[in-house]
Amino acid sequence: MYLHGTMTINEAGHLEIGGVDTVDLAKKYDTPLFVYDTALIKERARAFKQAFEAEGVSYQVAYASKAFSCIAMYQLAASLDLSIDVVSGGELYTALKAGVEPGKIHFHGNNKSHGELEMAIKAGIGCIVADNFYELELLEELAANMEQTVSVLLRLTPGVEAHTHEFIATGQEDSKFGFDIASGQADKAAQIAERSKFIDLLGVHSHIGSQIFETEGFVLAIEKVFNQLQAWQEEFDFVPRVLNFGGGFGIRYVEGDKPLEPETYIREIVKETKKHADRLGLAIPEIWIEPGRSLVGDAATTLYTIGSTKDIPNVRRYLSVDGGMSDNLRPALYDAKYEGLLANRAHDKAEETFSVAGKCCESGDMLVWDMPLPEVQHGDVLAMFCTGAYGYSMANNYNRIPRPAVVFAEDGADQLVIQRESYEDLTKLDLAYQANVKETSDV
Ligand SMILES: Cc1ncc(COP(=O)(O)O)c(C=O)c1O
Ligand SMILES: N[C@@H](CCCC[NH3+])C(=O)O
Repeated sequence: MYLHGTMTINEAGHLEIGGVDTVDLAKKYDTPLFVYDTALIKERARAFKQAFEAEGVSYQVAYASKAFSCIAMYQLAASLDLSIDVVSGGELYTALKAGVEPGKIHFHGNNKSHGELEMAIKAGIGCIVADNFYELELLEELAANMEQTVSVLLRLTPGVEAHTHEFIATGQEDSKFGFDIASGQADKAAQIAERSKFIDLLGVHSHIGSQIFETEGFVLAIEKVFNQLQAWQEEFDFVPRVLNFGGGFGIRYVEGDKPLEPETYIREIVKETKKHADRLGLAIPEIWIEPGRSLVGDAATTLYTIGSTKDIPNVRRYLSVDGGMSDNLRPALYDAKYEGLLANRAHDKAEETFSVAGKCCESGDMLVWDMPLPEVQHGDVLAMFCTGAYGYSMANNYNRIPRPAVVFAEDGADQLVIQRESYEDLTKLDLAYQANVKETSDV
């Protein structure tokens, strides 16, 4: 049984998170419910920051907010002195609304629109991570019109294949993200940025993928980035002030997953950066990272109520929960694996195996194919672990299922940070059908 963070089992045999009984939470807020162990998020943020401090280098740890974005999460991240990485106007808007200092926001994305870039420049955000030539054109035009200088990192595609699911690997040459180093795109982008009066090229960015359990990929990417920097040093005396090596640090979802400690990733990244900077005679630039999953992934647990069950003799025992691919797309999208337990009978021995089905009208809506559990009853509360990253943030309204509520739990207290969507919310953007639309539009 993988109890982690502040999880314990209380005298009633109930799972507790942050000192709060999850069965009580399920009653109070209904299910499905995301419960975040905020003490664990704080511990992870501290571990990344302390690892940099131990190395004595300048750094920024930017929370990759695509992993879980909401006002309270941005406020929590800001209180931990994290910078924020956003990838859309919506994330940027939410971060600003949460009161994040604009200078601490970095803007990513492979197709930022004119409107999004304008919004970012107007807000005075800290840095735009330019991804492609069209974006450089837009930036140049916008910054010139607004007579403002924009700080930019160029996103480089280092040609490194991280050992992870192919849909979440991003550093390989054949990727929609970034300027490819091997084909000379990165070189051309640097020339454009250097020539521009309005672009202040701070440095470069690379991100090799997500859910990575080793440091080799980072080591290789750093080497490729520095080879590129060496060329720019020779061509136009370029001195990077910032190097951003992205996120991707893995977490344990299931037995057998073996993530490294934050300090191991950071020690290696700093060591390689120092080595190559020395080789080129450069001062060590500020090092930035962008963890998403490793800050929030194992901090959340989803509580579901078990409804119908179906036994097919000698084949499989299904149990259905009141959520599914509408609140966790990862099993359907990446064949992601999860563990869990019965929150209301956490001490009961897991002697049976169940297949946990979601409630969407889709055979592929299976959350876990083989979960060891005790004999289940309707109304039991199933706790599924490690759903904090890319769970709520990829939640959707397939089958018009309202998105769950989210609570933070710490020190025996819980707070609602995202309300459960209501049926009314689901229809609030809908407009009535007009039978006589032609007549109306002709007037
Ligand atoms: C550019 C960039 N930075 C950071 C992240 C965060 O990754 P993770 O959640 O794996 O740390 C991602 C997602 O893969 C990304 O694309
Ligand atoms: N959504 C993915 C990760 C994508 C990372 C963003 N580039 C996941 O759940 O694992």
